[in-house]
Amino acid sequence: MDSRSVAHHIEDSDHQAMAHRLYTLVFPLDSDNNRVLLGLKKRGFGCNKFNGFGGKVEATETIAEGAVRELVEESGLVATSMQNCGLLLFYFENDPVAMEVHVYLAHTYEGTVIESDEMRPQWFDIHDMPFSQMWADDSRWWPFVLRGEKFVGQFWLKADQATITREHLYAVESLGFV
Ligand SMILES: Nc1[nH]c(=O)nc2c1ncn2[C@H]1C[C@H](O)[C@@H](COP(=O)(O)OP(=O)(O)OP(=O)(O)O)O1
Repeated sequence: MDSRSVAHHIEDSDHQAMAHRLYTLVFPLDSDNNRVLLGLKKRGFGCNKFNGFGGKVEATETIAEGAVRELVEESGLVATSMQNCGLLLFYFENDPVAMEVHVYLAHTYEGTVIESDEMRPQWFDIHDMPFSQMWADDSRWWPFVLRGEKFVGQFWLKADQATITREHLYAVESLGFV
């Protein structure tokens, strides 16, 4: 078990017994203009979907460090303040490894937005998200972001990566789990 995982604080024993792979997902916000930066994924997992910026957390870094690293690699932006706003757990049919995704909002950042090999960045109105081109769960939990609520979501997905068969989504006071 990865000692950085926090999933055991919310999972039942069956799900705790699964291996968990840690990921980050960062959404840079432009609050003055009610915009969020998304990227169109150009390759690999989630190809052709818009999403925030993120990826696997490496063994040598903290989750927050991984979030900053993936953001700069994929968008060119260096986050100068980030807030952990959500925890997402994905259980795919026929996959013994759970995805544990730590979601962050980047309120301030430096640098210039650039297209990377992996992502084509584009700004969107926070109230007009391209949900039809995003992961199916995003439209469920994005309203928590708009309300300024921290959230925990567990989603069970079919192998088609599109069909949600079960979900458990709720607001939490803190993601500290101490
Ligand atoms: N159902 C889902 N809803 C969502 O909003 N984001 C999801 C999601 N499932 C996965 N993600 C995010 C988490 C993470 O930011 C990204 C997947 O990470 P990647 O596979 O791109 O990782 P890496 O960039 O480390 O991969 P490689 O560069 O191929 O090693 O997709």
